[in-house]
Amino acid sequence: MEVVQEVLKHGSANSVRAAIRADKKSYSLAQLIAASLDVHNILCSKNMARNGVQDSLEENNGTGLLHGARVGIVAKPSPEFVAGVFGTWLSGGVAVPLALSYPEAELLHVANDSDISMVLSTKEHHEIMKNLSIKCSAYCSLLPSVTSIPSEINPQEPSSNEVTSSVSSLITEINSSKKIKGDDPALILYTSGTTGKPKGVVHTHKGILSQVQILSEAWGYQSEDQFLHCLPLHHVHGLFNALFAPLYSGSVVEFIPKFSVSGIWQRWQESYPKDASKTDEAITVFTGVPTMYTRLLQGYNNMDSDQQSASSYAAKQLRLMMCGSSALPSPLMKRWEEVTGHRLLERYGMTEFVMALSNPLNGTRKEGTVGKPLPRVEAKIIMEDGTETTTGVGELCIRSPSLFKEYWKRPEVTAESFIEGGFFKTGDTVTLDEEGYFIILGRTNADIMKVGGYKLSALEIEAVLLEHDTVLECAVLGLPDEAYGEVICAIIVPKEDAKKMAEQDSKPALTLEALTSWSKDKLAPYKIPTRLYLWDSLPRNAMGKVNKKELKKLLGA
Ligand SMILES: Nc1ncnc2c1ncn2[C@@H]1O[C@H](COP(=O)(O)OP(=O)(O)OP(=O)(O)O)[C@@H](O)[C@H]1O
Repeated sequence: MEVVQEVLKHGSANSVRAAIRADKKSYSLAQLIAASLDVHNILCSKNMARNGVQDSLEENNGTGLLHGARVGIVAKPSPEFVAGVFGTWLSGGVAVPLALSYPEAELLHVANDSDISMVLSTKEHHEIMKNLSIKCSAYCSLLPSVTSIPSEINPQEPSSNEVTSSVSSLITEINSSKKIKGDDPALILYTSGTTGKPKGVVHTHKGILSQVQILSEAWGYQSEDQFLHCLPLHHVHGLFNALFAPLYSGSVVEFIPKFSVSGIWQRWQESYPKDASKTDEAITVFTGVPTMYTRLLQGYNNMDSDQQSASSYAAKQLRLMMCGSSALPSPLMKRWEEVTGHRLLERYGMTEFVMALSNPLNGTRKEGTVGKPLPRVEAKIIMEDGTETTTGVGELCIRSPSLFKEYWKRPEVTAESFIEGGFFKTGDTVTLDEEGYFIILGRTNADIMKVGGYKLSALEIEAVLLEHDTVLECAVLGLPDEAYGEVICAIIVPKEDAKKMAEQDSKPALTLEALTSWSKDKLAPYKIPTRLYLWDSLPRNAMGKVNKKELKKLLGA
């Protein structure tokens, strides 16, 4: 709620300025707020309660609030999506962003698991969502379109002052009646399911506010910033780092419909033409996952030298470039810095607490690390025997004002996920370097391999293999073995030129023998992969992550 309130404040101060850009149109904060009010009216209308099939909506009882009813939101990254979330919050509902990429079975799992009462969707998804709503006994409505900033003022439209004051009085009324409390659920996000069936992670209004404040403070988000946004909105990276926190800080968010290598380079070049001018709509911040930076570099390699120099020049002008969601390989970080001058700011986060550790905005950004705890976040490492360590290896545990409230309808799992003092067990194995920077060794149950008595980090081995000239991408995992417990298997995607050369010579791009001999002075003998697969690509989810549990099943079979 406070995020909406803050957006409202920025909106009142500067109602005509764009807050969001999408599909070559601009949307002001006032327009966003007006659309949120429309969503609120849809959700809380009596008509809606009468037509609605769910108790929670009927319990509305004329209070104008949904009392925590779950509202599924289905829209591509757009102002309509934002208005859907804000309108749900203004109505006392809990927003559940639904992934556009999910197959129906997974959508149904999320919709049923979260007991969705209502689905709000844009036109392009409405037919599918109507069918889904019937199956999960929910009501379905269209998200109202948000009007864009017109070239001329339309007298029919309510003035921005009228709209902001309507929302302002609604918020004052809600606040004074204490109908929505900070501890109330506001958002349910589903985990990607790389470690089990997707679970609903419940975030509260208070937790969301804390997180956006932490990020704005740590990374210096400001109203002059303009974010280029190309991430999905059902994960914390796209939702908090690149949308809620920027809007809270009064920044502009420009959505590009789909990640496109040429689109991104072009957008940076348009922002900063080489004649040293800068457009009003110049992008200043970019945040992405490692695979995006890999692809952007591939695109860069394919440019002619003029294009390369224009691209490098433009990228250098941005204020900040960040990376996370999975490990950023050192060669990628180094090459990106050579090309753009940006030392990527790597940070670590998770659905359950959003962001917790980060390399600094000002200060040394150390490769292979995810930095230190963000403001007001506490982190400790707990070893297998339950004791804390500052020098050894163990499970990362996090306490933060942005910690989730619970796993939806899973009280036992929630209880098991915390240790004394309210620290959340991340399931990630970590250690500290000599300066207290955290190093992520990987998911304990997917990236930590047990090979002949050694516990090995797949991420550490991947980082080394990525230095090989032939290797474009790789995933290392442990496969069951009678003698050793597990053996190290590397799946490697060779670089295009290496593949072409190998095809010409009718040879594989890389052999296990060649990899072993190359690895000898880089890895201890027990860390060298003993199985090798050459693939054309790695299967990745919407956040660019490889599901190693699935890969193990596939290769084990
Ligand atoms: N900078 C980073 N370096 C290495 N790993 C990271 C980094 N940032 C995030 N991660 C990984 O991503 C995980 C959090 O992602 P998310 O919450 O989407 O969970 P998931 O593992 O993908 O899915 P699930 O919770 O369903 O298993 C972290 O626990 C960590 O393993």
